[in-house]
Amino acid sequence: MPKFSANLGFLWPDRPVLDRIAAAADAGFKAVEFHWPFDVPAEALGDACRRRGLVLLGLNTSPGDLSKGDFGLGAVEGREADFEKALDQAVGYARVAGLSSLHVMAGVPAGPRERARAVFVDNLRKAVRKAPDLTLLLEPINQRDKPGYFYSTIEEAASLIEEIGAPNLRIMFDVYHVGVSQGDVLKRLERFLPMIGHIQIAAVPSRAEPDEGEIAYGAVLAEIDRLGYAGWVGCEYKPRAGTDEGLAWVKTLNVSL
Ligand SMILES: O=C(O)[C@H](O)C(=O)CO
Ligand SMILES: [Mg+2]
Repeated sequence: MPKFSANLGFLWPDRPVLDRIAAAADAGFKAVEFHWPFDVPAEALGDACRRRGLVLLGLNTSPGDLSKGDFGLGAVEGREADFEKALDQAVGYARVAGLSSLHVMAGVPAGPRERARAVFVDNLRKAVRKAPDLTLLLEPINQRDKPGYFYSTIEEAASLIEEIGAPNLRIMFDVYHVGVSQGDVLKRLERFLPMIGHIQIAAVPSRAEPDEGEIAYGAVLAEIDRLGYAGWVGCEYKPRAGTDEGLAWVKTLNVSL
C-alpha cells in the first residue's frame, strides 16, 4: 500500500503551519511536505516534525511576487539573480529544517520558449551543483490553473532530466496536473517511474479529496503499488470542507495513513 504524506500547503488551511504539523500527526500521517513555510523558522519547523515522529519531505522554491504573476523563477529570463536568491533560501531552509527535497519552480516566462528552456537548464545545472544532498523535483503544472506556466507535460520534465543528467534531479508526478493536462495516467506512471522522485494526488477537475471526479484513485494507487514505487504519495488537495472530515476518503479507498 502507498505511504501518504500530508501536504501542509493545502491541508488544514485555517491553521498556522505549526498547528498543521500537529494536526497531520494527530490524523495519522507519517510524513509531511510544504509549499513555502519560510515565515516559520526552519529550526522550529524541523523540531515540530521530529517531536511528532514525522518524516520531513519537501518544500518549493519561492514563487517570487505572486501579485505580479510570478509563479517561480527558474525559466524566467532576466530573473537569474532572483532565482539564485530563491534557490539559496530554499536550500538553506531545507538543510536547517531537515527536509529532503525541493521543488524547483519554473515560472511563467515572457519570451520565446527556447530561451526559457535554456535559462531553466542553466539554473538547474547551478541547482544540482549547489544541492547534491537534496532531491530536486521538476513539476509540470497545468495551463488551466497557471496559464503560461513553463511546462505542463511529464515528457518535458523528463527531457530536462535526460539533458542535465544529475542523479538528484527527478520528476514530481502530480496526478492532478497530469490528469488535467494529459491523461493516460497509469501508462505515464509506468513509463516514467525510474525518474519519479515524488507523487502527489487530488481529484480532477476539482482538486478536492481523491474520492470524486474523473480519476479512479483506487486504480491509480493499486498501480503505484504494483510498480513497486517506494516513495511517498503527497495528499496535495484542497479539502471540500473540514480537512479531518475529508479524510473519510482513506476508508473509501481502502488504504491507511
Ligand atoms: O501546485 C502544485 O501542484 C505544486 O505542487 C506546488 O507546490 C506549487 O504550488
Ligand atoms: Mg503538485
